[in-house]
Amino acid sequence: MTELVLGPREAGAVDARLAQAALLDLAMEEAGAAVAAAARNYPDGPVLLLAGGGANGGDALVAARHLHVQGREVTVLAAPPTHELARLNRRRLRAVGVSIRFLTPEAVQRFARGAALLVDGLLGTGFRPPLRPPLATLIEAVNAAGCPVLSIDLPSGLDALSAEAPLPAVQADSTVTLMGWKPALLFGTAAARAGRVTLAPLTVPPGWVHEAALAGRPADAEVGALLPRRQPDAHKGTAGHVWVLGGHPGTTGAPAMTGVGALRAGAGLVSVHSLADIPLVMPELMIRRHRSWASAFSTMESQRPDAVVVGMGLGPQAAEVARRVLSWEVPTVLDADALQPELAGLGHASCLWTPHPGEAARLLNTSTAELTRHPLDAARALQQRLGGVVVFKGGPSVVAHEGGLSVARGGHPGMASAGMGDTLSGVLGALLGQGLLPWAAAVAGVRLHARAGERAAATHGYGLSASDVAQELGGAWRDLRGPS
Ligand SMILES: NC(=O)C1=CN([C@@H]2O[C@H](COP(=O)(O)OP(=O)(O)OC[C@H]3O[C@@H](n4cnc5c(N)ncnc54)[C@H](OP(=O)(O)O)[C@@H]3O)[C@@H](O)[C@H]2O)[C@@H](O)CC1
Ligand SMILES: Nc1ncnc2c1ncn2[C@@H]1O[C@H](COP(=O)(O)OP(=O)(O)O)[C@@H](O)[C@H]1O
Repeated sequence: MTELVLGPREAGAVDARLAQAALLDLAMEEAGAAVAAAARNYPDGPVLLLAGGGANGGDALVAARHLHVQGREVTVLAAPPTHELARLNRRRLRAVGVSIRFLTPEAVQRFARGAALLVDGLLGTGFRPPLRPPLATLIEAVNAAGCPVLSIDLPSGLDALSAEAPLPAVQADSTVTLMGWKPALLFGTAAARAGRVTLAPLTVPPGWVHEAALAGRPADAEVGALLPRRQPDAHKGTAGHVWVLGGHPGTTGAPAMTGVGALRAGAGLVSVHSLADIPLVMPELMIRRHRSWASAFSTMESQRPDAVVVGMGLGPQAAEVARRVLSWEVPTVLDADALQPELAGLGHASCLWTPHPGEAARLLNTSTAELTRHPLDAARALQQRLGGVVVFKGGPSVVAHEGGLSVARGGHPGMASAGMGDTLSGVLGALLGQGLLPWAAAVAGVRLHARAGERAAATHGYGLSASDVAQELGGAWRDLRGPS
């Protein structure tokens, strides 16, 4: 018999593969344990676990073992394994005395009848659309099962990177997602398929988390810690003077809404500069009407605000006005009409750009449908094009800066109404004016605005207006920051 002798390079490669396999085994064990723990949130009773052939199915097999050793009745239906660790975890499951049945739609239907919970481990991030027929029938059987469904990593049938939910896809009651938030769990019709999502951070090297799943999703306590804290002897001069530049005959409400948003988010002084008659919706706003932007800028020359918000309802001169404002190099929010392609790259590090999908499509010369299908990619592309910090607005909004992405929590569909973005730009201006860095102002501002929307929706539902949201900003601040 010849003895196999490995040179140092081959031995190194074998060691690296073994280390990788051990890490993946550990990660799958953690994933299965997290799923078993989440299953305990459902009422007692038999659990039906469905395992596909890949590693997502492997997670389900591990979960079945954990539930079984904890004394829970389990039924396991599994496809033939294609992944090495799915194979290994089949053997481990059998070794603790659990039998594995063949996965068919008929078996799903039969065993779901008495189940308290169905665990969906059919397809995870390895799924590549379009769905092949045997899986489509299985997914339809899951959706007809009549018991609660918990999906592993993401509901089977969803493409992890897309906000669209093709049919059929599993409709889950809850999802335990692994390592990081996938775009499908955050946006659009896909997110609606996932139910309540919890994140199980696994012990894996950072490089294993897919780039698209790297977006942060700060909890309210983290956001609250970003909000500025005031000294007891604070006065209006220390709380930031925000200038709002906007309005045009016919679009005079927009800058007024921005001014209100800024006041309600704690700005010490708010001046609204316009060529039009801006409605005095709050007497605390200082309205400055100018004859022309040239004369406005000449009167402004001797002073500088702590932050500027430019663009709301500003009309055809918006790019020119914004260009001038950018030359001041003070913290600036560019919104609405100031979001012009010709300004891309002309900003400075303290610029915050706030496009909604329509404005983003104009900036990137693409379609809104393409951007809303992949909101993380859209936010990243906008940041690369514009520089500074970008808030790509939506339900939910994405904040992008050079170092990463953050997706806001919460908000309410009732916020899809006019003036809501104007209010947000005021909030962002106020936070910049109170000294927050643009990234922190964006992350804190979008969550503050979304939280105010949730509060306003509790009273007004889909009938809520931007003014209702502005009124709730103080309460939202308290919710995030605590009383102080
Ligand atoms: N990465 C990590 O660190 C960790 C990852 N983990 C877990 O791994 C999961 C990813 O596992 P994965 O890559 O094995 O793929 P997975 O989602 O099981 O899908 C493969 C199966 O789907 C099938 N299939 C594919 N397309 C199809 C189609 N169109 N129509 C029908 N079938 C289709 C494909 O069939 P095949 O093409 O081989 O015939 C194969 O059977 C991830 O979501 C997480 O749960 C955790 O364990 C923790 C650590
Ligand atoms: N379904 C939703 N869920 C959460 N927030 C939403 C939703 N719809 C809209 N919003 C928020 O409302 C604002 C709308 O902004 P925008 O479209 O610019 O409004 P406008 O131009 O009327 O001022 C954004 O901040 C967005 O995040």
